Amino acid sequence: MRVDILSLFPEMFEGVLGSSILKKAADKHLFSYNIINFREFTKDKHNKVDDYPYGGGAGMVLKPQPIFDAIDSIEIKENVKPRIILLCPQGETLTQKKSEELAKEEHLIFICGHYEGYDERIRTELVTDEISIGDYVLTGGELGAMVIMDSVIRLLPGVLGNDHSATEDSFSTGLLEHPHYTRPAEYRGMKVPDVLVSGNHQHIEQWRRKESLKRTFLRRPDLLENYELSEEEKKWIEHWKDESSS
Ligand SMILES: C[S@@+](CC[C@H](N)C(=O)[O-])C[C@H]1O[C@@H](n2cnc3c(N)ncnc32)[C@H](O)[C@@H]1O
Repeated sequence: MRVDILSLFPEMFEGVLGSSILKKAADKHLFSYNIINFREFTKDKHNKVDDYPYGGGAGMVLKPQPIFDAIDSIEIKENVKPRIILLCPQGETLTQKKSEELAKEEHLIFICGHYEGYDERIRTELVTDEISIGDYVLTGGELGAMVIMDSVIRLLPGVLGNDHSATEDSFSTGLLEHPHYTRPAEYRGMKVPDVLVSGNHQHIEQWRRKESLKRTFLRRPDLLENYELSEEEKKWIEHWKDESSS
């Protein structure tokens, strides 16, 4: 996968892309990235990327020209149609499903906004996706681009290695993941559930499935609306409902 990022603050990406799994993935050429400071595409002597909003009002608006020209400068492989993603609190909220969809693409381009927002023509003419990372307002799109990149790149083949399967993570299965424990088997009087040290893999699997469902029922019941429950799972849920109402 190739990723281009349009940002006025390229240095913000150094820590995230230069550390841990994303750095290893880039070093192994599992993806490549290029950060474009779209201020370099301004045409006036003050290198202005923003201007006052027509009609008046507070805040400055990002001008279309530097962003359109920066996008035009990106080399695009034949037969590849990049996804051009505008970071925007008004966009669709990022989900694991969206990250899985983007992980199948060959080329992603992120546009990171600042100030009051963008000239509307950027939104209507240039982008294929508008994504928000949650119902709150940030000062700029960089953190959002990093969040999306992290969630997408960890899904690329070879990035997480064999000892971790992203398909078992929360949301990928439609549920939250079950609890985890590691050594020691007892810590400050708190014991690891017996089943996990029993060596019985069938029982462990069933315990994990049940805990995953219970955790989802208690913390994120909204996820169960789109989840097909087996008859056994329906009974468990009824039992937890009775438990919580008594
Ligand atoms: C201060 S915000 C502009 C908010 C805009 N005036 C509005 O009310 O929708 C500046 C930039 O930060 C980024 N941003 C802010 N909140 C975001 C969010 N929740 N998700 C993704 N990007 C966000 C966007 O790139 C946005 O253009």
